[in-house]
Formats: sequence, structure tokens, C-alpha cells
Amino acid sequence: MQGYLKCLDCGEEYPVKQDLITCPKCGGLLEIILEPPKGFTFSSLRGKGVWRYKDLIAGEYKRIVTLNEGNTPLIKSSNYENAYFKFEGANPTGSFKDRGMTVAISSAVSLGYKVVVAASTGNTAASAAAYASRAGLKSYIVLPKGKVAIGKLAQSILYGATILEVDGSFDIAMSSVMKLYKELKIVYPLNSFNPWRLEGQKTIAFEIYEDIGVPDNVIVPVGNAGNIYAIWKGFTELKSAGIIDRTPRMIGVQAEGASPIARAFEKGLDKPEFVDTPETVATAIRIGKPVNWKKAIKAIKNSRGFAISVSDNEILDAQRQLARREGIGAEPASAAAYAGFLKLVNEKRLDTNEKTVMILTGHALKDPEAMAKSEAKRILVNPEHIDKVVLGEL
Ligand SMILES: Cc1ncc(COP(=O)(O)O)c(C=O)c1O
Ligand SMILES: N[C@@H](CCOP(=O)(O)O)C(=O)O
Repeated sequence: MQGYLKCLDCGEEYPVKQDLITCPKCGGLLEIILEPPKGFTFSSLRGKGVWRYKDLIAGEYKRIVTLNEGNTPLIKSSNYENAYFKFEGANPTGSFKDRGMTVAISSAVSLGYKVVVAASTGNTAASAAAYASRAGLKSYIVLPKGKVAIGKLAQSILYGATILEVDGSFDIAMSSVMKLYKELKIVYPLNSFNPWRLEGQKTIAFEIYEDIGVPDNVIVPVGNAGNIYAIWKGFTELKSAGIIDRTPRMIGVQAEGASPIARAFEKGLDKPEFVDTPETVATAIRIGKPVNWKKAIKAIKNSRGFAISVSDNEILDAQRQLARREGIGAEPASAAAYAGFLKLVNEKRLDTNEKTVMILTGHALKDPEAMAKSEAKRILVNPEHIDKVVLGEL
């Protein structure tokens, strides 16, 4: 595939080399700018999931480490005619991270790394741990102590990662991983500042396109801010290949207590004011200093989109509505996308005649404590009178 790497900070360009992760000149974020192969058509593709699109994924892979990620359902809303949910909770470890991890771990293996590292609010950790184990690599996971949902922590334990806990927020864990990456040449970083990981995540766009063509809007919950860029990148590459003639509007949603990007849009700023002590019930997106903020702002602006924030109450209410009106169990961070949709519809900022896809990034089972916050219909019954309870007579 034709292409090059370009630093978003200093603008330096490099040939597509898989061992480049950040800019060798200034340490900035690298973009992988690709031109899909001439004459590419979707009808020639075979297989399912992320690697169905291998002709569109940059890099050379001596070995592909896969758990058959991707190929997630695009579920039509039963309440809004033109709304769809891309249920990423159906991935092998229950979140969209698996799409990126299959590519990042395959890269690590192909480059000969034996040790991988990631900072995480939980999902990256679970995914990194699973794929590292499958590849036979040693994984170190850096977590904000006491701030990771129990389902995700349990996954990392089960998959056998070494868990390093730091006091403080995810952002401190992230800077610790940056330090490890810069100082120890033996570790391969799995977070989304690694542009190869985003190559896997962009396949969300390809699957949406194959299912329903180009939607008008794609609503994405934003934390470390890699996924919204990755999805936009996927659509942008289809446009440069002449397969589609427009890209959807990318709409980012953040939780009010962790909303540096949404606030930048609300205030008309070019760069976010970071949040030192981010707080939200949506622990996956409790992030104050998103490493990919430049990429996210680029994707949102170039697609004529915007970013908004939603409150914790709106998130939990949206999580319940998703479960009780659509039958879909998504974790709070994912429900933020639906909360954003409901808010925009309510404020008449989004036209329900337009085709909108919400990315439901992770499974509800990841965070049982959040699920249990919903008011329950639980009745202690005497088995002898259970019929009367059901008939409403007791
Ligand atoms: C479930 C879930 N949703 C959304 C996000 C946000 O994705 P990104 O960090 O790519 O913005 C994350 C992680 O940050 C997540 O784990
Ligand atoms: N929500 C993320 C935060 C880290 O994001 P990443 O995309 O940079 O790995 C997580 O699950 O840890």
C-alpha cells in the first residue's frame, strides 16, 4: 500500500516503517497516511472481522495474533427509525480495544518484542492481557489504583498480566507508560498513541460501510481520544479510494467531569484545557489529558462535527434506556454515546431523519457495580403465593 507517516506536531514525514511509533524528531503523534490499493473493491474481500480488511491495514505481519475480533453487530434501534448501535461489546474481551490490539500485538510479535505495556482505565488492560497471553508475550498493565471497574480488573487478573497500580488518575498511569516506552527500549507500548493500534480500530468504519453505507453521523464516546480519529480515518481512506463520496459527521461525547475536548468545542478553543482530577461514573472515560487530543480535534473538525458533554445522571439513564428499551447492555462509557444522541435530539441539534450510528464501545458486564445502580424490580416471594404476585393480587 502507498503511504507515509507524518508527525502531527512538527510535520516531519517518514516512510511507512512499522517500528516508528512516535516522531523520532520531536516525540509527537504520528499519523499513518495511506492510499488504499488502486482498483480496491469490497467485493474482493474474504473472511470476517478485522483481518478481512488486511489489504487496507498498514504494516507487514509475520504472524497475526487474533481472537477473531470485529464483525460486531450493527443493531437497528427499535425506537428511532434511522438510528443504529454498533455493539463493540461483542468483541472477544468485550470492547473495541480488541480490534486495535490484534494489530498492535501482531506488530509487536513481528518486530520481535517480548514485553508489552499499557496504561488503562480497564478495557485496554483486559484486551492487552488477553492478546499478549495468546502471543506468548509478557504484559505489564499500569492501572489507577481503586478506579477500575471490577469486571475489567478481573479479566486482567485472569489473563495473567502483571498489574502495576499507581495512586492517582489514569493520566498518571499514562505518563508512567510513556516514561517506560521512552526509557526501556525492550517494551512495546499498546496504548492508542501507537498509530498501529488505530489501524485495527479503523475497521469499525469499514464494517459500518458494508452494513449500511455512509451514515450522516457517527457518535463516539471519547476518553483518550484515539477511537474517534480511527473511525474517521477509516471513512477518510474509503473516500480517498473513491469508494464513498463523503464522510460522516464525527460527534464526540465526554462525561461532564472529564470533558477537556467537549469543553474546547463549547468554548471555541483550538486546544483543550486539561482536567487535573477527572471524575465520572463512566470510569472508562475518566481521563483528563487525552493523549490523542490533536487527532480527535482533527477528525471532528474535518468531518464538520463537534463534541458535547453529558452528566453522570444522563449516562446512567441512557444505560438503563438502552437496556430496557433496546435490549442492549452497554457499560456507562458506551452509554454516553446514547446519552449524547438523546440530548442532541432533545435539543433539536440532531435530525432523526438522518442516519446516525452510535458506537457502543464496551459490554455492560464489564462494570457490574454500575449496572446494579439501576432501580431493581426485586420482590421476596413466598413460593406458595408466587402466582398471586404475578397476577398483581399481592
Ligand atoms: C468502553 C470505552 N468507551 C470509550 C472509550 C474511549 O475511547 P478513546 O480512548 O479511544 O477515546 C474507552 C477508552 O478510553 C472505553 O474503554
Ligand atoms: N479507556 C481506555 C483508556 C486508555 O486508552 P487507549 O485507547 O490509549 O489504550 C482503557 O480502556 O484503558
